[in-house]
Formats: sequence, C-alpha cells, structure tokens
Amino acid sequence: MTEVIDGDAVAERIRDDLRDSIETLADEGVEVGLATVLMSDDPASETYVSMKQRDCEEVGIEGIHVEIDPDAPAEDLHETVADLNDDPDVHGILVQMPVPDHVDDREVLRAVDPEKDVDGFHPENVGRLVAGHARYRPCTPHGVQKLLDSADVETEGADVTVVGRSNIVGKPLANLLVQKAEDGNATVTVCHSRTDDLAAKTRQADVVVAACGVPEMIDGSMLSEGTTVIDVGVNRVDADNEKGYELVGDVDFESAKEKASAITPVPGGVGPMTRAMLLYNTVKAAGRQEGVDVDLP
Ligand SMILES: Nc1nc(=O)c2c([nH]1)NC[C@@H]1CN(c3ccc(C(=O)N[C@@H](CCC(=O)O)C(=O)O)cc3)C=[N+]21
Repeated sequence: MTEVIDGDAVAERIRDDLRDSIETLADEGVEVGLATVLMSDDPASETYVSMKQRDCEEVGIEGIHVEIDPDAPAEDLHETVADLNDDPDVHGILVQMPVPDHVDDREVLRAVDPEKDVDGFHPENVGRLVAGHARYRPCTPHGVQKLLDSADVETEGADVTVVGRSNIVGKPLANLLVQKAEDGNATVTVCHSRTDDLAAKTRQADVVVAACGVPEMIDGSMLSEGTTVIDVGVNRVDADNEKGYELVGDVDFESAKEKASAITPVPGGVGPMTRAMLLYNTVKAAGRQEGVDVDLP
C-alpha cells in the first residue's frame, strides 16, 4: 500500500510543539513577532501572506503585516525593511516574493537583517547553509526534510533526485541532503530543464523531489517501484469551479501513486510544511535575539 504523507497533520504537530516554545518565551517576557511584507497584487501572493498571518495568530505569534503599492518606488520597500530591521518587537521578516519587476529582488534579500531573515534567503545565510552551519534553514527544504523524517524515509546512503534548481528549493535542499548530518548523507542528483534523459535520473532514485514548477511533469512512467515522491509544486491551473482554478503539483499524483511507496499530495503536502517551518524559524529567531534557550521540534 502506498502511504499518502499527510503534510497538514505533520504541520499541526509542529505548530503544537512550537506553542510550548512560544509560551517559554512569553514566560521570559518575550512576545514573538513576525513581519510579512507584500508588494504585489497577485491573488496567489495575497492568499499565501494571509495564511501566514492566520498561522501566527493560531500559535500566539504577533503578526505585523505591511502592504506596499506595487507601483511605488523600490525605496518604499527598502524603507519598510529598514524600519523592521530596527524594530526590537520584530524577530522575523518575510518579504513575499516575487516583488515587481522594477524592484531588484537580490537587493531586497540583502537588505533584510540576516538575524531576522526567517526565509534564509540572505546571501550570508545561504553561505552558512552551503558551508554546513545553517542559521535558518529555508522553509520549504526544511519542511521536505521533516516530511521525510515523519514517514521514516532514510536518506543516509539513499539516491535522491531533485528536479529543479531554484534558489529557494532545489539548490538549498540538495545542499542540505548531501551534508554529513541527520536527515542528510544522501547521494543527490540535481536535474533541470536541460537535463538529458530526466526519466533515467528519476528511475534510479530512492527519493524523487519534484520542484520544477511544471504542472504534473513527473508521472508514474518515470518512477521505479517503491520510490518516495515529494511534490513541492503548487501550480494554479484554470478550472471550471467557483474559485476558477485548481491546485496541482509537479507530479501526476494518480500514476505516480501506483509506483510510489510514499507520496505527498497537493494540496496538503509540502505547502503546509513550508508555513510551519516559517513559524519554526521565527521562534528560533526570537530565542537567538532575546538570549532565551528554546526547545524546537
Ligand atoms: N519570501 C517568500 N517566502 C516564501 O516562503 C514564499 C514566497 N516568498 N513566495 C511564494 C512561495 C510559495 N509559498 C507557499 C507556501 C504555502 C503554501 C500552502 O500552504 N499551500 C497549501 C494550499 C494553499 C492554497 O489553497 O492555495 C497546500 O499546498 O496545501 C503554498 C505556497 C511560499 N512562498
């Protein structure tokens, strides 16, 4: 039987554990604060940011939300980030990506105080991660590691094929999995749009992570029997329903499930874990900045 890995349930357990850490901080007089910044009118971005604010409320994190007109100059965003960097009540800052074309996103990532960079996107934090001493593990890769762990999937010595080489998922995840560490020690192959014979790379894998952003690109014919399949994709495709869209992953779930020993669904797989690990990094950030020892799940 194929195990369908329940990301909502794993995320819920992590949030429960984080509530205890948040209480420990409260006992020390610290109220954990996360700021989200949105400079976009894309409906998907608006949905994700409001979900993150709702998560904060649910676990007892003080959520601050700043919206900037997408037509405003880049300086407005930089002023907001500078204010949040200086605000002692704010322990974590997330600037929702993508930002408008006239704003240089690399400059924005560099502007966030690395201690408050709960996305883990600042070049200093990227460098630390690659060198094997991450300060904040980026939320989606960390969530994938927690999901593998929850399903008792051994990465040590395993062949893991990561499809996708983005800075936010593919590259950091490949770096984490290859490291000499618990939840690591894997042999990692990173594939992308120019990979020759992708199916050969996915068929030789014990674990396939699909993070290419192409709806249902990985199907059952590309997998060997018994593979663990982690689907990072969250693609909105037009549909004839009240929302006007449907959420599909980068994996063709039905055919992949025939081959997989374990598989994550979309929705309800990696997405909720990304949000849970953002809360995790925020609690970690508060502990570091306030000098309080907190247990993390
Ligand atoms: N600075 C920054 N940090 C991010 O972490 C970041 C970002 N920018 N930009 C966009 C991507 C995307 N992302 C998602 C998080 C949760 C779900 C999620 O919870 N998905 C639900 C369903 C959501 C729905 O119903 O639309 C699920 O898969 O079950 C999806 C996508 C974070 N991102």
